[in-house]
Amino acid sequence: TGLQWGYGEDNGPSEWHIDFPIAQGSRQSPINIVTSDAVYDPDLLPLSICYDSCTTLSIFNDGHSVIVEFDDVDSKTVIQSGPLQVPYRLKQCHFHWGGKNTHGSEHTVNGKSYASELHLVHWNAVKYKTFAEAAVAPDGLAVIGIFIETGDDHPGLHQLTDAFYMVKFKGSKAVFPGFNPKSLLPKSLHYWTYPGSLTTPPLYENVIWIVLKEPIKISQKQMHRFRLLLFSNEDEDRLPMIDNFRPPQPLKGRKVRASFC
Ligand SMILES: Cc1ccnc(S(N)(=O)=O)n1
Ligand SMILES: [Zn+2]
Repeated sequence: TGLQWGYGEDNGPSEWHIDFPIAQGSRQSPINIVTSDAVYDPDLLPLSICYDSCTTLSIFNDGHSVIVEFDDVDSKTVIQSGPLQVPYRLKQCHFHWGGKNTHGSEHTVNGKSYASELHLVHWNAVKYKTFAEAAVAPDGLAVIGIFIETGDDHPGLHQLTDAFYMVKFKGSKAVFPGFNPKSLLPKSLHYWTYPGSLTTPPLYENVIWIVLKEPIKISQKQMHRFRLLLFSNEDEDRLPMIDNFRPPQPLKGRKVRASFC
C-alpha cells in the first residue's frame, strides 16, 4: 500500500503527480486570480443559492480536512444560474487552512492568501444519478469557494467549531444535524468563475469553480479550533491538521470571468 497523499514533505502537493499525473494537467486548481485579467461577463447571471431546506447528516475528519455531509437524495439544496447551465446539488462542504493567519487559502487574489477557504461541493444531479458518477464526469461538479479571514466572531460558525472535538482524529465521524451553510455566505454573491479541477487527489478536471469575491470573517478563537484537529488517528503520533492547502497552479491560458465590474 503506497504512501497516502497528504500535505507533508514526502507526500505533499509537489509529489501528487507521481500517483495522479493529471496534477500536471491543463486545468488544475487552485489558481491565483489576477483581478485585472478577470473579464467582466455581462451574460453571467447572478448566482442563485437555494440552501433553505438543507439537511446536514454528519461531520467527518477524513485525515485531510473536516467535512460536513448533506442529504442529497433530492434537489432541495441546490445552486443554479450564475455560470451554471443546470442546478447542482450540495453534497458536502469542507475547509482548507494554515498554521498561521498569513496563509491557508487555496485560491489567492493578486498573490494574497487568506487564512482559510471554505469549499461547498455540488454535483450535476440532472445528468447523473450519484455524486460518484458525477465526480468523474466532465460537467459533473461545481464548487463555491469562500475566503475566510480573521476578525470578529462569526455567529454561524460556532455550531461547527463547537463540534470539532468530536472529530479530532482522522477517521472520526459524528452525527451533526441542523447546520445550514447559508449562515456562512458573505453579503455579496459577486464571483469569479473559471474551469478547473478538484484541489486534492484524484484532482479530476471537471469542476466549474465559483470563487466569491467577498471574504467572511471569523475570530482568532474560532480559527484556533480548526488547528486543534489532527491529520493523525488515535494510534499515531499527533499531527496537527494545518496547511492543508494546495498552492496555485498554472493558468495555462484559461480565462477567468467576473460576474461584476
Ligand atoms: C469532494 C472533493 C474532493 C476533492 N477535492 C475537493 S475540492 N478541494 O476541490 O473542493 N472536493
Ligand atoms: Zn477543498
